[in-house]
Amino acid sequence: MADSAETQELVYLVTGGCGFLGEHVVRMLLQREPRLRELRIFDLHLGPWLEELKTGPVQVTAIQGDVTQAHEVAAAVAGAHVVIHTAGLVDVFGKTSPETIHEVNVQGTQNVIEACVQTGTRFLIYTSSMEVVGPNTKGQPFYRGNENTPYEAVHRHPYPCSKALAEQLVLEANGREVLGGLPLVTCALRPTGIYGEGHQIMRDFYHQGLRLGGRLFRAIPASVEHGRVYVGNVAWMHVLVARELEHRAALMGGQVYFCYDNSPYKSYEDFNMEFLGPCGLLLQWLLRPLMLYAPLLNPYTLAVANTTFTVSTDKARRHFGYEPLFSWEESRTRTIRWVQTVEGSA
Ligand SMILES: NC(=O)C1=CN([C@@H]2O[C@H](COP(=O)(O)OP(=O)(O)OC[C@H]3O[C@@H](n4cnc5c(N)ncnc54)[C@H](O)[C@@H]3O)[C@@H](O)[C@H]2O)C=CC1
Ligand SMILES: CC(C)CCC[C@@H](C)[C@H]1CC[C@H]2[C@@H]3[C@H](O)CC4=CC(=O)CC[C@]4(C)[C@H]3CC[C@]12C
Repeated sequence: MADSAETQELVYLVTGGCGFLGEHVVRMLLQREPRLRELRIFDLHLGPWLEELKTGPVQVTAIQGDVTQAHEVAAAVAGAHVVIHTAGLVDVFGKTSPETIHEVNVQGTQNVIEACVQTGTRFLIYTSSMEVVGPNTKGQPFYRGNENTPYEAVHRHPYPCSKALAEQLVLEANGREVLGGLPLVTCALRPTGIYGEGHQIMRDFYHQGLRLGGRLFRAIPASVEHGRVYVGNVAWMHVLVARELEHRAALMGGQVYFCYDNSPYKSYEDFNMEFLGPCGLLLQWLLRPLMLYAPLLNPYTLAVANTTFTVSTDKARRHFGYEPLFSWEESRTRTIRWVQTVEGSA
């Protein structure tokens, strides 16, 4: 793959390339992967912003498709050197049926794996989630844990169940023979809660704060720490893994990596206030604040929100030289600037 390192020879496919994370991965690849010849972006819903990318030196191919349709996936994968599979249904609010979540997240991932095997694509990077580990149904804290920290991973909600099953499929596929006889090399990245430009829940909190006259109300104990990671650093980790997977196949193949950076350990709401505060919102106490957040709350989201889950690891640095591309200050500034551009800003 990398013999003629200076030439533009590689074809990458990003599934879910029009989502929150996917768009950042796409833009990061165009900026930071000089060997790219063609970038295929596969998504159920294509964004209009793709048009502006089509005028650059890399061939950008937008493919409207569904990961649950094996033939559509195989057609998109054929001829790609690397697949970055970020597509998924991120629904923890009960809007989608458990069957659909399973079909997209698990069967969709199986379709991607089979497409790699059938068409001869050797490198597959899967966007997993911290949710495959926890928080678990017992609400046990995971405090600054790493990839080897023992933890009882017990899931019941369709989203973490589907992410855990899909991750397992991806890791088990490592080493399978692909068309042409070479082995498939896979790995899984597990972001904690991602934030940054394009983050829908942050946008919703901001709008709610504006509607409430510039106030948000604390609903979760400030002592509960949430792992958060900036979207630009998550995208950068994907790009680095894709670049290093061939040369470090024996070390990285079949491995999982938490996505981390230097974002501070804080409670969910105090962390959000790092961005919403400078945009004019105040966080206040209220006697019964949960009423205000009813659409976001169910037994699962309440349990996640009320359980400490933070990571502290250097596995990605040791295995493939990852260092966050964006400092905390830069991640914060970029996110604040984005919130300020959100419609309805004060
Ligand atoms: N947002 C977060 O905090 C975290 C997200 N993740 C994972 O990162 C990945 C990306 O998540 P986000 O960008 O936040 O979500 P998102 O919803 O913004 O992006 C997902 C993309 O997948 C596409 N998609 C959904 N169903 C599809 C289908 N059947 N066929 C083709 N494309 C389909 C959507 O159209 C969307 O563009 C997901 O796999 C998610 O599980 C992991 C950890 C944290
Ligand atoms: C003030 C309210 C009561 C706060 C409710 C917040 C919750 C909706 C969110 C708190 C933690 C979030 C989850 C966490 O960031 C980990 C996640 C990882 C993923 O892979 C998908 C999203 C999520 C489950 C995320 C969802 C929203 C929260 C539960």
